[in-house]
Amino acid sequence: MTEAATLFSEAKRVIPGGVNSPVRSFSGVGGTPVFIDRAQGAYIYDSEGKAYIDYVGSWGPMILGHAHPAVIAAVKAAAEKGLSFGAPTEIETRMAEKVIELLPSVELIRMVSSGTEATMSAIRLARGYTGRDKIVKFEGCYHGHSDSLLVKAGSGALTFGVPSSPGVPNAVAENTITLTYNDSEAVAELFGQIGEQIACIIVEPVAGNMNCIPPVPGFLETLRKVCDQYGSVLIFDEVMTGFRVGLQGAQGVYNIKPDLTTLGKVIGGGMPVGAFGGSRKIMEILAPAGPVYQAGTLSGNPVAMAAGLATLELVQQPGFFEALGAKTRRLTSGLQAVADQAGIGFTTNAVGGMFGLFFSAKDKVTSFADVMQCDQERFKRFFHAMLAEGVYLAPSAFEAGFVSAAHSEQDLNSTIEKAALCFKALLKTNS
Ligand SMILES: N[C@H](C=O)CCC(=O)O
Repeated sequence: MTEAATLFSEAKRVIPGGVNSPVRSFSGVGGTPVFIDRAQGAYIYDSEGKAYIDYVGSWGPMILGHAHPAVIAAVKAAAEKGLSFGAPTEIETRMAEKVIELLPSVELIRMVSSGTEATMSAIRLARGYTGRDKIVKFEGCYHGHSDSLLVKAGSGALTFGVPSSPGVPNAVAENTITLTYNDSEAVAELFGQIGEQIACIIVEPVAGNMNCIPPVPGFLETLRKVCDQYGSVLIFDEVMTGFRVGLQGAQGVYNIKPDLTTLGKVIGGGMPVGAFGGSRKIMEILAPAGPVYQAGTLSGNPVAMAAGLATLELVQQPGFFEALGAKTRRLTSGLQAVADQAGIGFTTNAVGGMFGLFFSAKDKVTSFADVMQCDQERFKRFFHAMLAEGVYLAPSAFEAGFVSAAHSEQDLNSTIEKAALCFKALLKTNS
């Protein structure tokens, strides 16, 4: 038995499925998950000391790479002053000021402890603000695991074949209307029928939980237009894309201003953090200023704020996102070239520091249906071949990949060389 197999069987005795979040279990690709001992820069190291070039980055937060010295120093300094007070601290205000400085759509912001809390709170706020119950989301998008949002969801829910989870009451699910991502006509048609009943649209402006699907031209514009027309709230779930695809997130890249934005991942620098913010007139109805209740014992935790603030100060340095985007494109174009040489049907998407890999006969993958038509078996074999070569990709064909500032030219080239070997091996095994 390998050390990972031993650790996994021990974990399964005391943790459901052996993991604290389903996508970590490798059930989407088969086999035993890698157990991580430590990480540094672009590399993670498993329990047996094997190094992997990491393109998961803790599912997005590690944009600077692992254990960045400035982030670790900020965490140490904050921890020495105490771990949590349940009372206001100055650093919460500094964090709020930083996000407001960088995201023009955000006038007020509240910190929470996870992306799930952020989206669930934003939905409640939109419902409280509009006095309406119905919400619109898109199939394959994932906004955390709260009841209203676990309907035709992406990420682990899709990987495990339970996009609409048991345990979500019908009475809750029936207020969630699910449309097709990138289908502007369906959005306009629905709003034409019942627009005045819809509290909000929540969308990943670049979908990152059904692999990585950028919005087609006109899609986000349509969402903005119908929300304006029918008095609904437009929520951009930028938990993944915020400070990841650009300094102003996807809203900056596509130049669309949402009413509310949810954040997480990068703004915590690797610590458990979420946030939701937006226009003053909506945010002001939150308790204690207004009637919509929302709270959290560890919200705005000082150690997490320190990690997040240190991270944001580094990503706002001039040229950061240009360099990150160039690295991501170097990776995807390199992978495409070696796949083409091997004669493998393969295509990629990339936005900022986020990317998607698809074993597809199509040149472009732009929809949930396209993703579902990809060759999942081939992905699984590629995943395991790359893992054996020392490259850690997301263990699911329905998750985006992430490049960090710590990935060097050599890391990217080495990944492409290893992929060339793995693509050839795929053909040899004739799958
Ligand atoms: N796609 C998910 C979040 O972004 C993956 C992380 C998880 O569910 O554990």
